[in-house]
Amino acid sequence: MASRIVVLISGSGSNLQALIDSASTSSLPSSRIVHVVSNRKAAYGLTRAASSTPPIPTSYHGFPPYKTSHPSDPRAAYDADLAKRILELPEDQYPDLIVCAGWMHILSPNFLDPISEAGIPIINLHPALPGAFDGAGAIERAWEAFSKGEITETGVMIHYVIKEVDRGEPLVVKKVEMKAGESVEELTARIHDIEHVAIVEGAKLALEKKNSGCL
Ligand SMILES: Nc1nc2c(c(=O)[nH]1)N[C@@H](CN(C=O)c1ccc(C(=O)N[C@@H](CCC(=O)O)C(=O)O)cc1)CN2
Ligand SMILES: NCC(=O)N[C@@H]1O[C@H](COP(=O)([O-])[O-])[C@@H](O)[C@H]1O
Repeated sequence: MASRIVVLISGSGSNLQALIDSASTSSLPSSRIVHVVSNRKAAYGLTRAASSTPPIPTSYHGFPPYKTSHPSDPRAAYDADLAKRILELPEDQYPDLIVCAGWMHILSPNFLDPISEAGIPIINLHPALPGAFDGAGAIERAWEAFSKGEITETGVMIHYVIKEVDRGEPLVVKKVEMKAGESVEELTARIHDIEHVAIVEGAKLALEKKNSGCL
């Protein structure tokens, strides 16, 4: 039985595409991308999923309505509903693994706890080394730090998702050399290429660990 992967996205979905292209190959054996959730309606990753063969089911789970429907704690309500949406997927879309692939939303315990209780690991792609540049804009911040002589390298990691943002146990860490005179766009392009390899390696490792009982 193929392992089922649900992918959370917010943007272009190039990392999602890497997962789609690798599923059920030797890079990511016996796996299927079974559902894609985006928090942004215009995310091109939704198009990538719908254009796949066969099409991958998608959901749009937007945050703005929660600011009015749950003004006291919109994030808690949003996250609880996101967990419910995933845990209530039909059997053939129910995840063995959740991958955050450019998912630009901090997940609260209202999401993390029910998913953990269901025994579903969550991993995240982060374009930095462990403990460096946590949060959004990591590539740009690393480029700035290099330009000030504060660092000589950056990286890409795939890590388990815990409450503390980008502080979960790393699964894959790839160092990226920084080059004098390189633009932030050039560095970003190099990092994106590395991300596309790392995210497939990370998904494969996470599934291997889960299936061997080492979640
Ligand atoms: N609880 C966790 N949630 C998330 C993690 C994590 O490790 N633990 N990883 C992030 C991914 N991420 C960096 O890798 C990241 C993404 C977004 C943000 C952020 O500040 N988001 C803002 C909204 C920004 C926007 O909408 O443009 C927010 O959520 O308020 C930080 C880190 C995924 N979530
Ligand atoms: N904190 C997480 C983070 O910053 N992720 C960034 O989002 C992009 C998503 O690209 P994609 O939508 O083309 O996969 C990734 O390239 C990654 O650098």
